[in-house]
Amino acid sequence: MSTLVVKFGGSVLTSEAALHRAVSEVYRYVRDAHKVIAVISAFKGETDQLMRLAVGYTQASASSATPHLLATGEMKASTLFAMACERSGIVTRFRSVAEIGLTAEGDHFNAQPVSLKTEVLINDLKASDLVVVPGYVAENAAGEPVLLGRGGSDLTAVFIGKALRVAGVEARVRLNKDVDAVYDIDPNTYPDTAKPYAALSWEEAEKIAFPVVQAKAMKYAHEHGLEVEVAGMARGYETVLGAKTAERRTPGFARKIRVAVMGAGGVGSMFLQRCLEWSDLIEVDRVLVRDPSKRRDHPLAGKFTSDARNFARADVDVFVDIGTGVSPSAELLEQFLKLGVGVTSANKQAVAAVQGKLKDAAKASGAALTYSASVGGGAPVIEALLRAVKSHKIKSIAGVVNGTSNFVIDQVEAGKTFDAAMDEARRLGFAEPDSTADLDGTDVGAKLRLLREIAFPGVTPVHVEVGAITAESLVIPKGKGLRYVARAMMTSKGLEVSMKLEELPADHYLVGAKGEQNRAIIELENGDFWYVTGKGAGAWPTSESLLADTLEIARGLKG
Ligand SMILES: NC(=O)C1=CN([C@@H]2O[C@H](COP(=O)(O)OP(=O)(O)OC[C@H]3O[C@@H](n4cnc5c(N)ncnc54)[C@H](O)[C@@H]3O)[C@@H](O)[C@H]2O)C=CC1
Ligand SMILES: N[C@@H](CC=O)C(=O)O
Repeated sequence: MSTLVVKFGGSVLTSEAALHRAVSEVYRYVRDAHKVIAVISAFKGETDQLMRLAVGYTQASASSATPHLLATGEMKASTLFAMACERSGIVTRFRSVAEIGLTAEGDHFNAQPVSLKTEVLINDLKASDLVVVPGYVAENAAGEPVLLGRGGSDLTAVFIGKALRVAGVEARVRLNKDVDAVYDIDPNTYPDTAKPYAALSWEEAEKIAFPVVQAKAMKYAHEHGLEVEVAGMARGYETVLGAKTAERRTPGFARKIRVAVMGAGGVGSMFLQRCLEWSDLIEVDRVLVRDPSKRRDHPLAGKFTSDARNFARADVDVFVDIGTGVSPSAELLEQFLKLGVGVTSANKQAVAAVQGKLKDAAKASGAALTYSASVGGGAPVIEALLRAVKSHKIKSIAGVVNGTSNFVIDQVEAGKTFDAAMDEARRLGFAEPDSTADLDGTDVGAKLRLLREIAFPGVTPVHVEVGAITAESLVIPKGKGLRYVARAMMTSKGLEVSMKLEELPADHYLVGAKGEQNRAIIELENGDFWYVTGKGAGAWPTSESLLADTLEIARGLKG
């Protein structure tokens, strides 16, 4: 599995909203099956502010406390970043520099990294998809914090990347910047004339890229023959600093994408908020709601409409369906696809009801049909399955794919009443508008139809078993785990499908899905198993998934 060491520095961490954007960037790598180490620098301006504060106290004389104070900028941003990633459902491990044994020698303010316990990171990535570490800071032999020079988070990332490669890990280093590439001249000052590079040799980079990448980091990469990517957020291209000599490329993804959104409920409101955070790349053109008069104080109030009949028009790039029930979502999805507009949907009932028609419409127009959030919320179940069917035959798929019921099972096990647990799931925004759908197989049934159609296209099941969850059924056997499991398995009789409560060994992978988490096991005919995990319900993970689909359609990666 490929590992990405991704660095986010102050140039992109300009605010808490920008921190969420960095989460989305990591989310897209994780759903593409990369393991990620995120190196996080302080929020923009924070290190300067801390320095000014220190100078005010020390009157410019040296203090052994100053590196400790400066290190708090990275500690704050990196810990918050780890929490934000967990909130979006990414299985995350935070590590301090002491825990990863990142040591450095030399000046307390301009030290050179010398060693790292790569085994800690490698082990963490077996259990987690993401490890978050603070950049810029290391420890010296005496255990004191030392700093790697201004812009030193670049060096942290490059050093970790090189150490992982030495340990045999296939690692890439990607430095995320507020520019989308290295240009011949500053694109912020000369937007019309600056030309981006696709590649630069290390020697050229040391002359051209130094305002973007820390000089020490570039020198270190050059000395150790390590390629470094410089990229902007959400972009599908980069400048590679490495062995290749200067190579220009045409800029891409310059135009803002326009989206039409249906639904501004729990998930829809969060998605709209996320679009506002991405306002440099995404413009919300219109939002279909039941009653626009209820939304007068929303920042996008002028864009709300209840006119479903004139909603499908070809003047947008993506239609984002976050509505409920089959109609009018199903009709709108088909209309937009026929018009050549890419779509993404969280509405599993609508997509499952008309998936054949939607596929035909997408095929005819060439527009992208995506619905990652419809199954697993933020857990990339659909992505994994689509990857699997590209090169394998599927034997079975089994999963916990309803967050509400899984949350309720765990709450009941912890001593809550069934009704109190359901109320809590509704309050947290996990449940369907009619929450019986989360308990009687309606929600899971639609999700399983979508998964089946990818794993076993066109195959009609020979047997379908549907069980419901009731207060009485939640008797959790001692030493075992209880999970509502969706299964589709190709047997000698044909395709057998079930969705019901199952008693499983306590250490079973599906029992490890906690609370609103979703998990899936994809069994290949060659005997291999693929595992997927993430948060199956909630506005944060679900809107993360919708955003990832939207940006992928915009990048032309789907369609
Ligand atoms: N809540 C979650 O964690 C997840 C939800 N989903 C799916 O996302 C969709 C939205 O879920 P929530 O935001 O939780 O539900 P919600 O009930 O909070 O929001 C649904 C919104 O759609 C609007 N809507 C429904 N029919 C409409 C129509 N004809 N015209 C205009 N607006 C209409 C409703 O007024 C409401 O604002 C559902 O299909 C759900 O199954 C998918 C994954 C996770
Ligand atoms: N109600 C659903 C929401 C996601 O699809 C669930 O709880 O899983």
